Amino acid sequence: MLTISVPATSANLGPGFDSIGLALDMQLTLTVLGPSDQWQVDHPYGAGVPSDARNLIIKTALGLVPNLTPQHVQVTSEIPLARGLGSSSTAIVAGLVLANELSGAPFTKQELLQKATALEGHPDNVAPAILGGLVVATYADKKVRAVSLPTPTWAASVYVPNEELLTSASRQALPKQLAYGDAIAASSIANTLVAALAMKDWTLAQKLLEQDRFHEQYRSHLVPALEIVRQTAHDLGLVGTYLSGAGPTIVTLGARADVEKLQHQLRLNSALTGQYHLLSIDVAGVKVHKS
Ligand SMILES: Nc1ncnc2c1ncn2[C@@H]1O[C@H](COP(=O)(O)OP(=O)(O)O)[C@@H](O)[C@H]1O
Ligand SMILES: N[C@@H](CCOP(=O)(O)O)C(=O)O
Repeated sequence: MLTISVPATSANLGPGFDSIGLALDMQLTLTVLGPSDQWQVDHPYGAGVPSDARNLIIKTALGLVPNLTPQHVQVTSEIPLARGLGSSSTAIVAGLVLANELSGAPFTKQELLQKATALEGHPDNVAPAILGGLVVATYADKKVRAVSLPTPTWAASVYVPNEELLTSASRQALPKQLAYGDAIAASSIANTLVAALAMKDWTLAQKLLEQDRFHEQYRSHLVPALEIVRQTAHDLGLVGTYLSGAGPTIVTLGARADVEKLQHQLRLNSALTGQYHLLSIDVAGVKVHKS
């Protein structure tokens, strides 16, 4: 039996728009049950998500290797759709790895990363989903270059609002251009965040997670909970809150005891009726198990 598991990912980490992402220990697991007349996907997402060859996982697999024998597959996942935890990337990575495994593994991890990024359009979810941990990546000139950084000593407080927000819709809220001075300020903050993460200066990194100038200000009207969570953390003396991916999920990174304290406080707020998770960082990335 073939089993593939892919972690959720939290992209951007504030200023690292479209280029920094962190894998979190919340998994999509795909099990191949065996050959079938037609592709069949048993999944927990309801009628809105196709259960046949139109399913994103299978479409992606067939896009890589068109002549695969149809299979009956089972998908289990705790990763909510369209909430900023990289569900589409988990589906794309699962599909690519499924096709690779069913066809004798002709593709390298780097080739799969290149394909996954081309499909997703940006590397900040697919790169940590494939490689695990904390990854900085660029997709300039359609070539992915990804660098894994040391794994932070953090846990993640994850607050998932009830409302879906498609990444495509959230990207429409972004400006088409940034003034030159603003772009310099925004990239200097992002560069310094990467340096702090590389040097394991977690305290400075936590401050910089909140200094984004690329996207949060344009999306905050779509996610009113961002300011509530951030302010609650500040009231406890904690920094490190950002909009996860395109939102609406809000992540706070910090020492486990601190993010536990934050979640306890957030749960007391009747305005925050969404779901809560306390997650560790996933260091492995996509995993394949054959038995
Ligand atoms: N496991 C899955 N199987 C099929 N389709 C999926 C799966 N996960 C995500 N998708 C598709 O991706 C969409 C969400 O993608 P996106 O808007 O990028 O949000 P997210 O932030 O969760 O990645 C879903 O509405 C669905 O169409
Ligand atoms: N950099 C992208 C990340 C989207 O992540 P997702 O988890 O919301 O799909 C963006 O901010 O648009």
